[in-house]
Amino acid sequence: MPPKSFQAASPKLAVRGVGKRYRLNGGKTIDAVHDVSFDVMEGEICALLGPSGCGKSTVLRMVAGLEDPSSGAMFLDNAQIDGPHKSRGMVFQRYTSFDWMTVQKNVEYGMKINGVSKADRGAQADHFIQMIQLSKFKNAYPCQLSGGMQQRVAIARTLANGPSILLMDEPFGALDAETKWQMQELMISIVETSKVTVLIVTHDIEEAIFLADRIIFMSRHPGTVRENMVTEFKDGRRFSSHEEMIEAKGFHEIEKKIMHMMRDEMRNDREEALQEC
Ligand SMILES: Nc1ncnc2c1ncn2[C@@H]1O[C@H](COP(=O)(O)OP(=O)(O)OP(=O)(O)O)[C@@H](O)[C@H]1O
Repeated sequence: MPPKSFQAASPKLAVRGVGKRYRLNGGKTIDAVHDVSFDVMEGEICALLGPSGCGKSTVLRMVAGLEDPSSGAMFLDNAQIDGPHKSRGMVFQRYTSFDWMTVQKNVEYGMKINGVSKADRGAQADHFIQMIQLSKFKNAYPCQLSGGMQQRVAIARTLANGPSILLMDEPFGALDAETKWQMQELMISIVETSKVTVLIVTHDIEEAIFLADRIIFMSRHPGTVRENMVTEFKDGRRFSSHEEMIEAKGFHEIEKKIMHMMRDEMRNDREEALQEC
């Protein structure tokens, strides 16, 4: 958990009144998100959670600078976000490593492009490969690794570029349940070691509660912030295992609260669909 002194400071990421309107074929428009505002503090893990189509990925893509907001603005370290930049590292659901490069070369790649010397990038890569617990596989190619291991390489590659914030779009969505737990637990240890700030998109309630210090729950049509929740039941710590979280006082209450909000959103959706019929 980030130290309390950081929490009072200005936010690492500030999202202010952001909206996104897409233009569809035939001139129609769709408001994907509307008036989204939230802060992420330095060292925090913040989860964007909500039903399918509420605009989580749209918000993340705008923070990444891959899309421009139609209204509002976003600031990282007080500087307005305007297009992609290496200060914002992105990890996607599908594995994005280069198949023709070893794990080591994959992790070194961004540093090489940025002109880091061979010796320095070797040492840095070793550090990050150790962090993702793949030292034994540093000379392997991605196709020789499991899905979870490939995703770990993607995380190391991104962190090796020294981002100010790590953006993750359902990074564990394609993994089986057991690997997903392992990855989430490893993610906690990576954040504790690297101190990186994280904004992660998920629709998995348990994942959001396990990983996040702050959960931004979004509602649909158009997507907006329904609730900004600090996971207070964690009492200033992060859990190292799911079992530890499930046994913690307050876990079931927050889980139930979020489940109700999810059901509520789904009900609203069904009612809207019926009205349209
Ligand atoms: N490029 C686009 N053009 C038109 N509409 C889009 C585009 N991208 C997203 N949308 C629409 O914006 C809304 C939000 O989409 P988005 O993918 O951000 O939601 P999400 O919450 O991440 O969904 P999921 O959990 O299913 O991935 C949806 O209605 C979607 O159809």
